[in-house]
Amino acid sequence: SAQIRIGIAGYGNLGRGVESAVATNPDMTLVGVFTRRDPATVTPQLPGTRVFGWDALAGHEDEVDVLILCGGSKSDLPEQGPELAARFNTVDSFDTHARIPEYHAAVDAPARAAGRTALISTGWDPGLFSINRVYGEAILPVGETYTFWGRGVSQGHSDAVRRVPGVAAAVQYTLPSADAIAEVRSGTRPTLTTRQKHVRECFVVLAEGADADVVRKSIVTMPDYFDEYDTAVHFVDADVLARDHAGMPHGGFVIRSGDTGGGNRQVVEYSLNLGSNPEFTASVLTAYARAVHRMNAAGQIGAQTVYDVAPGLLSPKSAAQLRAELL
Ligand SMILES: NC(=O)C1=CN([C@@H]2O[C@H](COP(=O)(O)OP(=O)(O)OC[C@H]3O[C@@H](n4cnc5c(N)ncnc54)[C@H](OP(=O)(O)O)[C@@H]3O)[C@@H](O)[C@H]2O)C=CC1
Ligand SMILES: N[C@@H](C[C@H]1CC(C(=O)O)=NO1)C(=O)O
Repeated sequence: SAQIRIGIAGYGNLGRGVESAVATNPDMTLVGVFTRRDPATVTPQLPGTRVFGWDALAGHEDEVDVLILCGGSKSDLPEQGPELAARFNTVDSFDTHARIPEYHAAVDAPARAAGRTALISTGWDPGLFSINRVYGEAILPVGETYTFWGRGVSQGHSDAVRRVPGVAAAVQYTLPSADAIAEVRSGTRPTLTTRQKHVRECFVVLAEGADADVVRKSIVTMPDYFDEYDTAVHFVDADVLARDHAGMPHGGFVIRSGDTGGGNRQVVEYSLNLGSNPEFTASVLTAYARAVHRMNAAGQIGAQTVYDVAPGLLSPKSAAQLRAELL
């Protein structure tokens, strides 16, 4: 069957990850990257990748089967998601958890009106971790669910810090509490507050003339990102950030600890160990682009979440092949 034609909207860590992920999927082809910057200043990582300006999106509606939105959740996607869902089938990784219901509604109306399919908030959290939380709670209704991340680089939090006035560059690490993890693993099913589970650590390069105290306060009080955590902010020079904080490893796990009807303790765990958070997330987005292409052809339009996607739709294998693998 014809290849799935992919577009990339926004060319940062995630956009570069999708560029390489599409190349590893033989049923897909990359139409190009669309950036808000001057395309002449943006060098693609793969030879042959075409780079267009944002305005070129208009006119590509019939060239792109699925547009993968790689903008930042803090301030790009709230604007780009609804705008682009009116014109393309889209996939995004919107991860400002507290605002997902509002974002779903904002994307659903334009997508539905245009007969398009918009899969929001996929990746790993939200995304694969969300799916495993639902599996755990549905299968073990009597129990507790715990999610831990890191130690690693949160791209959403790093993007959010980069948007703070006075910040020239930044990286945010998430560190899980070893004590909290030990308690959960001991099976005591503790009640833990957000603050008890993780701390956050930022490395920030100040912009010329910026006030460090003002920047630090903007970060640590930021709603939906930092205000519920203990957060450390370290100011470093640009060369130190580039030397010591260029990697983007991450990972974590979801645990469901519960009791079945006969009183037996059951523990379900799903974990990730990521050498590159953006490349992994991009691989998830790309697999979901295959599902969105199929869902739209089947008339499943409007905003969708990972809970609405049958797992088989992610696979390049036919339903018959998948059935054969079940045996
Ligand atoms: N659900 C999940 O599990 C996950 C979700 N995410 C989400 O992905 C989002 C994007 O992450 P990430 O790709 O790391 O963000 P980046 O900061 O790398 O990119 C965000 C946007 O910034 C612009 N940009 C990138 N590089 C530059 C540059 N050098 N100069 C100017 N502008 C630039 C790009 O837009 P343009 O090309 O138009 O200029 C890009 O789309 C995060 O905000 C997070 O919310 C990430 C990981 C996991
Ligand atoms: N959305 C996260 C993916 C995971 C990582 C995370 C965190 O460290 O707070 N929360 O969810 C990201 O942008 O990296």
